[in-house]
Amino acid sequence: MIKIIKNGVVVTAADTYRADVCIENGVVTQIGENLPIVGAEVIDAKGCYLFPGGIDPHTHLDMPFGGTVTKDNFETGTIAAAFGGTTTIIDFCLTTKGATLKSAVDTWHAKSKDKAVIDYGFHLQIVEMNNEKLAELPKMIEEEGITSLKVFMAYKNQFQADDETLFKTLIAARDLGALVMVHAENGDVIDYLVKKALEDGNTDPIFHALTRPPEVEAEATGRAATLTELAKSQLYVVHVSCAEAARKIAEARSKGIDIWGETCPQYLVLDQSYLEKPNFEGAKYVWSPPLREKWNQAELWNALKTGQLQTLGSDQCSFDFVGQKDLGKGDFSKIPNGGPIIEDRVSILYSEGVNKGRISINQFVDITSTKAAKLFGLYPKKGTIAIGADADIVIFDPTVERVISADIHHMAVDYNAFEGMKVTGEPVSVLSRGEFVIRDKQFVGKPGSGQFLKRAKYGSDKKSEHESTTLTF
Ligand SMILES: NC(=O)NCCC(=O)O
Ligand SMILES: [Zn+2]
Ligand SMILES: [Zn+2]
Repeated sequence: MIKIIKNGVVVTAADTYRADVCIENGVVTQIGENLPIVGAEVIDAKGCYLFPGGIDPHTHLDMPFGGTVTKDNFETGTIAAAFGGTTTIIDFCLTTKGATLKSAVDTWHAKSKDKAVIDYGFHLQIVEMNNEKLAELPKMIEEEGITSLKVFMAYKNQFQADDETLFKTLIAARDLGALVMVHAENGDVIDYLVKKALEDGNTDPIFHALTRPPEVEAEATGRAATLTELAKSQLYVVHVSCAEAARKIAEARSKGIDIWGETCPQYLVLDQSYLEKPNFEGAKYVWSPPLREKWNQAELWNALKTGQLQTLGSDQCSFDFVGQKDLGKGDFSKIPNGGPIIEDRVSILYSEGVNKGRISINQFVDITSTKAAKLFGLYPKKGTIAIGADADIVIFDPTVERVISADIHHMAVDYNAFEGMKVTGEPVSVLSRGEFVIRDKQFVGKPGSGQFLKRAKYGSDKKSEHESTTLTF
């Protein structure tokens, strides 16, 4: 059945214009004024924007971590994402030393099979880079379509990889066309500071932040950038939390290093004081890197505005307050790190960013969708509204006011880190490849309808842009 969305305002990373959008067989086939509606299902988007579906490049669904497993899985997590205007996620596939990369990928396929309601891809964690892993990598990238590799520089004795592994990964990625992602914090220094704090009897959640100061993030960010320069490779720094780290990225970019930075809603609107909430409530705000002093927020917003940071991930990694976060009562280092954000990522950026004049509406689309599509090999199928693109479309009412609350959210956890925050602007309906997942704020999707996305190699968006604009002679 042909669908035509009428009366909406199409917004892409480049343009804002009034047009009808016609969808056939899951893709956009026409965009224009007064498209003929004969035989089509007409969807009225009066008063609404049409955004390309959000792309969340950073989620952890059904992930074992910190002695427990994240509460949201590929079903609850993707339903919540869809309510929030996200139509694609890229989740982190964890690997272990000694086991094949393929076995890890198979595990993540099993977790997501028949569950996701929106499309999804995987990034592949690298914990060691030896001959076996090197031999397997081309297959992962070329056949499995997993074109981004993740290295943790922190979480000592758990996920942390050493610099040799990072460097070898950067070289392999350069040669194979993958993008290396880093969690940039100095895990060795953090390990020392954590042990020292606990020895001194400092066990409350606030010490999570105090034992991971901005310097350890900035140092690791700078180190990763330097190794990227040496390897002539490409790097994406996840969850940039503070001014010092953002400045390291800006500095590296000014030197011509191929480096990109992602921040997350929590770093833009919450601050370190939340970790001091009484009755162990501070545990709800334990992320790594931690929330920072409030002044950092203005610098992060400015970095988004000026393009020094380019994307917004949710870093969805949800744990119940009761029964999971409380594993760290009496020892902050045992609080599972992470929070529930997948649902509110897009609305928070719109409300705090566009409505407050910090970024333009086109920058908002770029940051929540287009740039991630380009960096992670999904563009132009995803990340824009254009003829031939997947009809992943969010019908967004910019006037609706909503108060974020665990009472009404769709994530599986028992709290919301943004509880009580007022946002203006909300997705009303969301289509994934032309089918409604959310219709008039009701879930109408189907678990299993989300497709696994084999992604193109790093840089393929630049090639296609180049090819289409080059005069051959
Ligand atoms: N960020 C966080 O605290 N939890 C998720 C795992 C990670 O991204 O480091
Ligand atoms: Zn991380
Ligand atoms: Zn993460």
